[in-house]
Amino acid sequence: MTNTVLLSSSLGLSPIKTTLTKNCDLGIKRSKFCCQIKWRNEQRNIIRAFMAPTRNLGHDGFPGTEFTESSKSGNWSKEVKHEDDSDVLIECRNVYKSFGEKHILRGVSFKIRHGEAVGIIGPSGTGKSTILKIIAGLLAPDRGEVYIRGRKRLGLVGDDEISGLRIGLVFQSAALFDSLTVRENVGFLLYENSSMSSDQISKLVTENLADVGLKGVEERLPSELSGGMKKRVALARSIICDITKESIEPEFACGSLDGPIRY
Ligand SMILES: Nc1ncnc2c1ncn2[C@@H]1O[C@H](COP(=O)(O)OP(=O)(O)OP(=O)(O)O)[C@@H](O)[C@H]1O
Repeated sequence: MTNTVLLSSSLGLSPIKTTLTKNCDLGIKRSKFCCQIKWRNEQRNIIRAFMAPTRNLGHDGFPGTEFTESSKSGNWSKEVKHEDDSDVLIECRNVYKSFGEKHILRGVSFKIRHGEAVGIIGPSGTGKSTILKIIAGLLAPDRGEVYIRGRKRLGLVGDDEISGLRIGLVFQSAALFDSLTVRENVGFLLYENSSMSSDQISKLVTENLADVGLKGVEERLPSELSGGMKKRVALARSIICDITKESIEPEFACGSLDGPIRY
């Protein structure tokens, strides 16, 4: 089961609906102040959003993104006051990241709780993917910390090693292996690192593809798919661990095959 959903999206010229459905291939509806994600027949509101300022990071002198929290009135759920932090899955605490002279993130702090669907929203280049990569352990922050279920993340280590929480990423570019079929792409982790039979993996691959709305494409190569289909395949690959966690060798279970995101 998907516990928490974290999405990143550019705002601006493209409406959220377009950007998110293109990037994530989740069924997303947007009304004036409300985003919804339909995921495995479960309808969820994006209940909180972290907004980056509407300035272009590529310009010199940009001071870096802090991601202020937006909880607009209207259909956005009001922020609930939490009595304790026992349900916090992910916490970014005062995270800084620069690439050379470019200061991308400047003191980003937020908490994501169990069951939440959270959007990270901002113009292109403001560091949305960067913070997601830091959360997933693909990048190290220059300063600050990321905590997964209360335990500090120290670089790229297996999810099981720090928390047992699996983090799946779907990159914007899908990042499929061009020479492998859809079946081999989706089942990659299992073919390489599990004790499951080919038939079992094949069945799981078909089920996961059906979950993202794809049928009968198992033997196709990525070059034979549309852009949206590639994203769905990447999503299927990132969620296959959901139902197979007992079958994967722990040292290979970091799960981040690919960037928006599902936790
Ligand atoms: N590895 C890197 N080396 C140098 N610069 C980088 C690197 N990764 C990201 N950047 C720069 O950091 C800035 C933020 O990039 P990031 O991908 O996080 O933006 P984003 O908000 O996700 O953008 P988009 O909405 O266009 O995907 C950009 O200016 C980008 O060029």
